[in-house]
Amino acid sequence: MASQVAKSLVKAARPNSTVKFNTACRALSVGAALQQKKSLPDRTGKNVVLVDGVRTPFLVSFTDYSKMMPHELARHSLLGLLQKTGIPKEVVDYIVYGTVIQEVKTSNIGREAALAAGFSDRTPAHTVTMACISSNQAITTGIGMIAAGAYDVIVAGGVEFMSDVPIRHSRKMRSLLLRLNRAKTPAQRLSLLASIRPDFFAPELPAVAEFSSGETMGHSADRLAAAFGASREEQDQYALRSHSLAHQAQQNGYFTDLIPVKVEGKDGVVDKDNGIRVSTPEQLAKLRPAFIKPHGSVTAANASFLTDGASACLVMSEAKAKELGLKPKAYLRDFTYVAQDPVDQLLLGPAYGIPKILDQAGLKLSDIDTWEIHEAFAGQILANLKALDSDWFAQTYLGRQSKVGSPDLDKWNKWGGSLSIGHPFAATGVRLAMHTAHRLVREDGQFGMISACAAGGQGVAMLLERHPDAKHD
Ligand SMILES: CC(=O)SCCNC(=O)CCNC(=O)[C@H](O)C(C)(C)COP(=O)(O)OP(=O)(O)OC[C@H]1O[C@@H](n2cnc3c(N)ncnc32)[C@H](O)[C@@H]1OP(=O)(O)O
Repeated sequence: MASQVAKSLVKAARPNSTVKFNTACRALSVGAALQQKKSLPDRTGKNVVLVDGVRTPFLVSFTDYSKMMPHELARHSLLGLLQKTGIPKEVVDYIVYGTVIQEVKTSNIGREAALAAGFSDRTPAHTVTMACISSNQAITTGIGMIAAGAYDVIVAGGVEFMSDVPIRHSRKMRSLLLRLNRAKTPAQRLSLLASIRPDFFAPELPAVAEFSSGETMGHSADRLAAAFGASREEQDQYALRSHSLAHQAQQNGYFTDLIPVKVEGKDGVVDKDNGIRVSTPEQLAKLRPAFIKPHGSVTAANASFLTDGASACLVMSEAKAKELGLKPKAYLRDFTYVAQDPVDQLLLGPAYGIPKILDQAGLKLSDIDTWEIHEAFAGQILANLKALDSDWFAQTYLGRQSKVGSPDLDKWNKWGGSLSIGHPFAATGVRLAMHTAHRLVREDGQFGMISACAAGGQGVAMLLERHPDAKHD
């Protein structure tokens, strides 16, 4: 079955679907001001708005944040948000926060971060997890709470901290230690200790892997790229595009969602993402495959890297924003989640989510002014683009008569993406939302599309609409 699907995907990728990236690094100037389209209807009865959002700089794991704890990083994002928006803590009704790899001591990290940031102990907070779309889930949970009339003001965010992840004892050792804890006599303890064997000491190292298939994300991305005929050269070109655009955006000062972080024991503050690295095609071509050796095409440079970072945003009803004198950046108009085969289509969330949300909102590809699509791997992005541009894929998997087509790449991840900026799993969703909102202002656009794939074979698509009060930071 699996190989049948893979064969089908190869077929889907063939006809006229080679994606050209040679225009990738064109000047960022936008043409004439976009014509205003009809506004999207409010689905919630509350006109939910994204007031603003922040993120800590995204750092390559094991660099400057490595001695911190994840809730401390999350705390910075909450404090940064309060400072940027100027709202008092008491105005926040509820905090929803995402994380993927949990620090066991702070499993409800939203609550721990809120307490550490000095929020009242009367402000409830919970933690959500949905792999790489966890902070999208935090935002949409907030939208649901506002729509239900339960709360007016929500903080949504996410944190990921790959510099320190739980490493477990082996199952045998865990079982022994738990039984040791319950032993009632010295003799029972001695007998348990005597049963220890060398293999008990082998630790269970964590892997960024899919539970149902046992495959790492990188391995799966490599298979997906092969199935869709995305060549190594195309992947490297896409990665270079991502790093080049992120570098330009960084130089131009567009990352106004960044808040500085003071790290104990370090001089100065961390105020920049540190994974952006513009290389050359020749250097990229030299790298060895990182996952499927020796013939795979995913390398360290065309994969997103392990990242530490946190983000937070302020979501509320438009009426509440007006009451508080805030100028929102965007309306959170629509969203959808999708789920598909976690083995052969693990990272195809956007190929499912984008057509679905366009149909749901009655929009066409050409209505979208900014695309912010999570880049897990260059090969995964190319596979999604090829799937979107395939009639066969649309008919076989989406139940549509025809493809939605190929998005305008001049509007696609123009400030780089997760490949270059970094991907702290649960913090990325808010980064996508803020880059969308900020790009809509800078590029004079109206509708922004966000989409991301996630472990578990799931995905999200969200539509933002620029708010009339939105201004440059
Ligand atoms: C839904 C989802 O989002 S799924 C995605 C989830 N995320 C993941 O699965 C994370 C995937 N990434 C990873 O696991 C890791 O980053 C890996 C395995 C790909 C690479 O890890 P490492 O081997 O530790 O990477 P490292 O930084 O050492 O780079 C390896 C080499 O590539 C080189 N390199 C890395 N990036 C670049 C670049 N942009 N340009 C040129 N060279 C580069 C490094 O310099 C290094 O070279 P060296 O060996 O000569 O020193």
